[in-house]
Amino acid sequence: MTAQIIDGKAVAANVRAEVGKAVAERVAAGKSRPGLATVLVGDDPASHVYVSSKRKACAELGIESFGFELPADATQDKVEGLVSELNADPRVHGILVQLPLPSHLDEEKVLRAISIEKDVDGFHPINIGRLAQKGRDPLFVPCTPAGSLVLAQTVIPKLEGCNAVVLGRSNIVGMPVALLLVRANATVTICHSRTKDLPSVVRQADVLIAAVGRPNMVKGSWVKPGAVVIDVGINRIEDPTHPKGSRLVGDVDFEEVKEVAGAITPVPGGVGPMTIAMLMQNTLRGAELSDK
Ligand SMILES: Nc1nc(=O)c2c([nH]1)NC[C@@H]1CN(c3ccc(C(=O)N[C@@H](CCC(=O)O)C(=O)O)cc3)C=[N+]21
Repeated sequence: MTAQIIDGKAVAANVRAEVGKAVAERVAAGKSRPGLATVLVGDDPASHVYVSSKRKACAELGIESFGFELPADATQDKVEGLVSELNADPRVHGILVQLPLPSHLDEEKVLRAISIEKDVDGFHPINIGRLAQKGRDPLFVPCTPAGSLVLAQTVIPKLEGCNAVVLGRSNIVGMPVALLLVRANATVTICHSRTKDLPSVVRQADVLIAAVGRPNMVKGSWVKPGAVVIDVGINRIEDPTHPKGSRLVGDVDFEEVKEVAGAITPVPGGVGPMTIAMLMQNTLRGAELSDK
């Protein structure tokens, strides 16, 4: 039996349609049009592609977008100065500083400079701190983790009591997705490069979130039959048989795992489109927060 393929594009399209409708309604009611500012430092080609697809999504939904590009050698003061201006700009309800930043910049300090009311990535230490605490709520939840949970919940609406395994402990995916799973009352195991007997730990998962950035790492023999597998990896690998000479693969060996899992997200067309949809939802939320 082969797994159900979770269609991230379709789920994302539904979220986007809802956001677009809410944007039109609020503008018709005389409220502010939501606005997203993107800040890109340096000239990483992949980052350019991501930022432009975010701005394209904004345009489709009636969200204003403001793009800022700084040179790769921009100083800490320059980046923080731009963030301060955006904090003060009433047309901007969300600020996204594309990561990773060039290594000479202090990432935590830049993220801390973003007003928490405009932190649509949810990476401000206060928003992350609240995510980690019982009885507290962040103003924004990080987009890729939130989108990963939405996709898992299309198959298992109530994650309560299930065994969730997170492969990876990054600030932008592994750790926040683990915190979200705990908040959903799952029993959560976080695995990483020092985990002993990784395959046997991964095999405990009813829900597996793979976010390590290693192409095709998770094999069919690692997966419990019927598990829900969410593949967050976006890895470009060389493939001479492909027109571009390369193609995208996830952290999961899709061909093997689809024969074992109950449901699986593809790459591309899984978590990636959801990340952008959740960013649109967060930007709408930023505008709503500014109404009060
Ligand atoms: N502050 C910040 N916030 C982010 O959310 C953020 C970031 N920095 N840095 C980089 C990562 C990466 N990321 C992706 C978003 C969409 C796709 C996406 O839509 N992928 C398509 C394929 C795109 C393609 O074909 O290249 C898919 O999976 O179907 C991928 C990756 C957001 N990130």
